[in-house]
Amino acid sequence: MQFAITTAAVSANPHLKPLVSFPRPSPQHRVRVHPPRHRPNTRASAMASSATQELTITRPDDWHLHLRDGDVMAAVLPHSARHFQRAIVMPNLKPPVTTTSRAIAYRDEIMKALPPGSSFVPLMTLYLTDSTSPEEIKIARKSGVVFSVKLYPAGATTNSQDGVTDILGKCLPVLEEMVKQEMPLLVHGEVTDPHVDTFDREKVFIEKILAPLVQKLPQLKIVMEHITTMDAVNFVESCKEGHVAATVTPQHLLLNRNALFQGGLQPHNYCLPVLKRETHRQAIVSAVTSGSRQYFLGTDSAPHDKRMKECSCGCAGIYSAPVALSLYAKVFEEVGALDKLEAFTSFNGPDFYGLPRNTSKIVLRRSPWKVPATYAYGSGVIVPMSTGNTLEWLPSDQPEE
Ligand SMILES: NC(=O)N[C@@H](CC(=O)O)C(=O)O
Ligand SMILES: [Zn+2]
Ligand SMILES: [Zn+2]
Repeated sequence: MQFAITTAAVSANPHLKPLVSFPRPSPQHRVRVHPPRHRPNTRASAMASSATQELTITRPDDWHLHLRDGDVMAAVLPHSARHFQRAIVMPNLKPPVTTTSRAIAYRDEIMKALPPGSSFVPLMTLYLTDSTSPEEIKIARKSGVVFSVKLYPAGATTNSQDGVTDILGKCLPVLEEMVKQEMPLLVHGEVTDPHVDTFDREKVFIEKILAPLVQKLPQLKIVMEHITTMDAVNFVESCKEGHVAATVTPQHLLLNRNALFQGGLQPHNYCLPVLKRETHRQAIVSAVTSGSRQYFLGTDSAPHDKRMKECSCGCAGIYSAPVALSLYAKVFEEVGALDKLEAFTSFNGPDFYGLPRNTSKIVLRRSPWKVPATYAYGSGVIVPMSTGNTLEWLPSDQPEE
């Protein structure tokens, strides 16, 4: 990763259409680009934020993405394809992507919806059910387009009603085949027992399901998706690197559960697993910015129509694709760990999946931009994370070799 203080004009990203323009800071400032960790308000970092800077990193991948289908996909796909080279595409469509042939058909739809010239590669995922067969795992591996299998405990989250009711009781033969095929299991790690407090569901899942699963099949590669607790951090770190890893979303790094209730109910901060208390957020930030290879970028960007978020029984999911890279950079900068950003965004994921790292680069410029209030699609609009806020880091939309 390289940092450069540039005197070049900062170009606005035409696709993001910032609504306001900002004065360009003087290039004369010599700044420290690595402020000391955990001291974000030092004079050095204050100076750093007043100077134009560029951050060049290997092009990132998104290891947890919801693209949906139809009109929504057409609208959101360009936002991911602009910044990310590859993405693990989640299979919780209606109906879910339970077979390789459905995954291939869905992949074809995605490829058709890509902007001309885009080199974005969707990595497909199978939706695990109680009746998925080991044979299906062999077919998936042979296809060359399926890279993982997703465990949704039935009823845990959006479109999970066809998910698994008893992973250890019903899916062992499939999981054993996944070990043979080196196919990772991606986990929405929450129990669904209505008697378990919503805020404890990840912790209880780890104790009741994940720990026994790892003990039973230590060779199975597992990604705990969108971790939200210090319990998950402790669990991941108690497991072997290369066998158990976790994705982390921008919202779980930046927000605690107060954000759900600030000044009134905030449906656009509602996702699953639900935001947790501040101590958990801090544990996740420390883990991710420590340089550990067990964590990588997974936005869990999950678009829902504004009307489905702002209603009496709102959907879970935060749409972060257009803002995610700016937000991750903000988190790493705030703890003085920008030098660890690239491994999180671009190395740890492909290394875990056994895929090559990307070779092209992306540039993040310190160039404040205003997040649009909404993004339009076919018949409605989607409200993005950080709607209307000004973000500091602007990613370039073209790969640079
Ligand atoms: N994270 C969410 O709150 N929602 C996701 C599903 C998921 O990833 O659990 C969605 O598909 O909307
Ligand atoms: Zn989930
Ligand atoms: Zn998700």
